[in-house]
Amino acid sequence: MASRVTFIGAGNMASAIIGGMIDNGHPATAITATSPSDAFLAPLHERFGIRTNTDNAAAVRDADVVVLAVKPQVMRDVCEGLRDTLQRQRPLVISVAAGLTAESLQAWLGGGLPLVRCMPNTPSLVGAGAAGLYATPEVSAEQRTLASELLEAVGIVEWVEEENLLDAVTAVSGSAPAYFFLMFEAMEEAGVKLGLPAETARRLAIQTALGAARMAQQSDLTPDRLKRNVMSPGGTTERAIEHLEQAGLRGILADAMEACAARAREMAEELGQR
Ligand SMILES: NC(=O)C1=CN([C@@H]2O[C@H](COP(=O)(O)OP(=O)(O)OC[C@H]3O[C@@H](n4cnc5c(N)ncnc54)[C@H](O)[C@@H]3O)[C@@H](O)[C@H]2O)C=CC1
Ligand SMILES: O=C(O)[C@@H]1CCC=N1
Repeated sequence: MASRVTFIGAGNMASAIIGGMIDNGHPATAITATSPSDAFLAPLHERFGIRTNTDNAAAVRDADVVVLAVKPQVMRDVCEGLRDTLQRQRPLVISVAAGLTAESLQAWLGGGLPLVRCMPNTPSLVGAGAAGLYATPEVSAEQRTLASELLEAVGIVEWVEEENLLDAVTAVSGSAPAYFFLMFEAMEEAGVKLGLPAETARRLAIQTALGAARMAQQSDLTPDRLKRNVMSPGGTTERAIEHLEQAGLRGILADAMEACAARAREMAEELGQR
């Protein structure tokens, strides 16, 4: 029987994972999502046919897995509201919140629960997610497998054995879809400046990113080799790449990713156990 999964929070990240799970064959009746307002829940029920509930504690009562998918700022209240039910029920708890440490989450939940911290990303919606997972010592081998299966239904999974590496995962994949969306915007704008209709530039840029990602995934060649295969000596690509390197693209990305990870650490301190 499919595991019963309850999502606390029905926003961008929860709906991306739910959409991916449904596409992958997880029965809609085994998925519940909660939110204080029906405004978030009605579209999810209509789109996916899942169960919905505005009462968090009632929604976790028969769950095998509870995914905490609310904003970090409201996580403490949500956990404290679920504490008694979860301590009785003892399902596998998966938090997808950026920053918040297992120590804080366990303190708010009453301690000792099997808890996985997960950093997913929104391409889970189309089955192309990338998630980093960290298990606390309370998580059994079976529950680790259950967490892997749940996230593998919507993309790839990488386990990290040190919790603080999840901040690096946030920089490399959790936040990273937004870096690529920014690239699409910028390439479309530049394509328009070069004379293309906006729609044409957008479609070409997005398809090219998809093609490059698929090639990099399927090829034995390194990204550097694949890049060089596009660069004819004295040609157009060489000129563009020289420009990107001289303008410091690598350093800009490294700084942005360091800022991303630093913000995750900062959020853990701002919002953590008090
Ligand atoms: N959006 C993204 O790309 C990613 C988000 N995350 C994490 O996912 C979590 C959720 O982020 P988003 O989905 O983007 O936020 P969102 O704002 O789209 O969704 C949050 C949801 O929580 C609900 N909510 C608020 N208070 C609640 C309560 N007391 N009980 C139940 N539900 C409540 C809201 O109604 C909403 O449905 C955050 O902790 C974030 O760090 C992690 C990876 C990627
Ligand atoms: O921006 C954020 O804080 C969340 C976490 C990773 C992606 N979105």
